[in-house]
Amino acid sequence: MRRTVPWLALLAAAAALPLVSGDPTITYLATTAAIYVVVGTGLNIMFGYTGQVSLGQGALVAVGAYATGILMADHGWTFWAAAPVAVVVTAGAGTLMALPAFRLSSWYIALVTLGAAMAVRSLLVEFEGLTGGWSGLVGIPRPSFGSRELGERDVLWMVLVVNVVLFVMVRNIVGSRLGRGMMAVRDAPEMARSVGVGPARMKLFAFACGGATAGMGGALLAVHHGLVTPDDFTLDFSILFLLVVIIGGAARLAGPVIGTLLFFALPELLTGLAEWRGLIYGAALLVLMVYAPQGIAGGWDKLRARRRKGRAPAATPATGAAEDTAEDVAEDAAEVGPPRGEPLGVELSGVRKSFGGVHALQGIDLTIEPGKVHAIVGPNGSGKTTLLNVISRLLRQDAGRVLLGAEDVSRATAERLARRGVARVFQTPRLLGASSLRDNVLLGAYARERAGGPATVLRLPRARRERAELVLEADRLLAGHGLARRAEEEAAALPHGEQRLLEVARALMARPRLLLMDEPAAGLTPRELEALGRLIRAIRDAGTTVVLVEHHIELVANVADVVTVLDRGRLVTSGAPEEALGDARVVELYLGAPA
Ligand SMILES: Nc1ncnc2c1ncn2[C@@H]1O[C@H](COP(=O)(O)OP(=O)(O)OP(=O)(O)O)[C@@H](O)[C@H]1O
Repeated sequence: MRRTVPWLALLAAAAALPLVSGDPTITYLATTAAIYVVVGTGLNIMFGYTGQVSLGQGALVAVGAYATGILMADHGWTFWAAAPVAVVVTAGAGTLMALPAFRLSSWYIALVTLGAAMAVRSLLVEFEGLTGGWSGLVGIPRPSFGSRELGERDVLWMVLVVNVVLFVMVRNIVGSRLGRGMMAVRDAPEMARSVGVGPARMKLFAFACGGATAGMGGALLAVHHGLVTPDDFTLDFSILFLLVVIIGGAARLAGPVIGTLLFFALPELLTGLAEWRGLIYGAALLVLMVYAPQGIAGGWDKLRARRRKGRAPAATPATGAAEDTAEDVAEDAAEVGPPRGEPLGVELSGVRKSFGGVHALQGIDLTIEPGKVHAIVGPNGSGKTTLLNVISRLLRQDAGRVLLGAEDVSRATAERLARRGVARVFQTPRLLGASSLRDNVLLGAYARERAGGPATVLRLPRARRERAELVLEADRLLAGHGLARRAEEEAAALPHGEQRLLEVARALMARPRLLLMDEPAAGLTPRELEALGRLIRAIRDAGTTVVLVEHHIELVANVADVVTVLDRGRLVTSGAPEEALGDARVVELYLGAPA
């Protein structure tokens, strides 16, 4: 909130200017700008937070504007009845646009949405009977209360109220489980699935939000202008919103406000510079992308973070931090709370997986007992990560069966497994780089958070209570890893070793019944390694099954109850650590054939 106060003050000042000036041109421009902020805010959810590029936002605004215009001008509906219908219709159109997003990467989606924008404009011209063709729809009345029609300033007030409501809702969304889920889809889709986020549902939700807000913007634009024509919705108009979000700061709440003020309102006011506008904005965009790719709000946040760091007392020496970690980890891990249920075992039979001609798994039969630390070792490329991916359902096996507890999960999704209590630590940390450490840990609780969509969006007491409890738990976990003081810092700023610990904290936040760890020891200092060993044992003692893929044999020998050795996709041996690691075939694998 502290971050958004200055921007809210700026917005209030911008809103107050037309309200005190009394100049109708300024009121008109301010209303248009405030409507653009509504549309930009929706696009920020889609693009900024969920990573779905849309060049078709202007077309969705057109759908909202025409729906409102047709219902009001041709059918005599009131604005209060027409606008909600326009919002629903446009949210539906936005959702349709999302369908290709399930299969395509973001830049292809940009092309699809661009195509949609062109198609909508043609349809507006073609369906002349409904839309008025090139002449458009005229005579759209202003909204009225009873017999009193709203004036220009009233419409501005109305748009500002819509903005404030939207701002609060979006703030609630992005600070919640939903927001973290969106950012996970944007930054690391596999990790998102492993914590229980369904990328397809999340993209659909984002497109529906973007559609609904564009529909609202369209409805407001229709009554603000009093007429709509195809020329209002050119491709430039669609691109404008993307630029507004990028320039203002994608994934920053204030981004669309700043972007609109700079990209739309300022040049409208400085009419003397009209001829130079293209040049000035092209150059500004280039400079911004080079020096502040996170946009103005993002650049400002970075600057403040740097200044705060400069002012902060000298950081505790690394050894001090490590001591915190080593001392606290085991104890705090126990404090995290018990797993969500009984520990889960896994049974694999005849599991095969190939990538083209590479046979990564060649018929694996393996039982992982519940409540044990089961290590999987083997040379590079022996299929360890593939095995973890098959167990966690990030990969589907070509043949064979996977049982989780008593349940056959051979066809289940990773999201479903996360809901059953399976958590995952990746070989290279997959984090929300631009989010705080605390938010990264909170993401781990995604599959066990209970507050539903409405409670979250409106931040009802139930959602607030749940959040407060989870924040306490996340902070305890961060403290357990010696990261408490950095809870609010960006995850991307952490050194590699601490990023790994952060991933472990995120996985523990799920209170997993089965924890899959892929080389958690890589890149850790000896002290961190010691702490990790203690932590793994504490996790097992708390009642979680741990599957540990690891090259660090000393760690494996220290913590594992069972060791399985793989080589070239086949199981070499499986048993107690001293037995398995002492097996002549395993010694040969690691040390080479005896001379
Ligand atoms: N997505 C993929 N596409 C093509 N080949 C793959 C893919 N994933 C894994 N492989 C191949 O499958 C084999 C097993 O890889 P995997 O990552 O499971 O081994 P690993 O034992 O985890 O290795 P490391 O210890 O180096 O992480 C390797 O030959 C690898 O190149």
